[in-house]
Amino acid sequence: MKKQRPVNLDLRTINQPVSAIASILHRISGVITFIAVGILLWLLGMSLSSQEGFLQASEIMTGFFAKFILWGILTALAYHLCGGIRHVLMDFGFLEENLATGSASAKVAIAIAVILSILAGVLLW
Ligand code: HEM
Repeated sequence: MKKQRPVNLDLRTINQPVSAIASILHRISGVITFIAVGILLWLLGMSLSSQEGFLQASEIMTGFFAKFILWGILTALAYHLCGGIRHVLMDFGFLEENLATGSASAKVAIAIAVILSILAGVLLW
């Protein structure tokens, strides 16, 4: 066996196809959504604890940093939902499993998520 085989494990130098980027984003957005569940439940618990708790939760959510975090959560959720629906459509055979359809559906999922993210920003600010 050749000792010096062409091996390239440096992901930064590999030109990733859009479907690979969509897949990585789906995993990242899933992890962010998972962490977000904890943050949102904590906030919900505080807001339901008492009148003071509700005012405290409202006060927290008026800050720019808190709104930015919430915007990030909504963006991750929007992408995870779009990517998830793409996966479900592929799994049920509604989308062909070839390179052209995979690339096109990945672009559509990313584009819809970007639009939803902008809408979330408009809603928050
Ligand atoms: C609280 C809400 C959710 C959380 C925390 C969550 C989290 C995750 C995580 C961590 C993964 C694993 C990603 C990976 O290993 O690559 C995943 C996969 C997946 N999620 Fe979600 N998810 C949520 C909601 C949803 C929703 C609403 C959909 C509906 C469209 C969805 C569809 C999927 C699909 C289809 C996969 C599998 C993707 C694959 O096969 O690579 N998820 N989710």
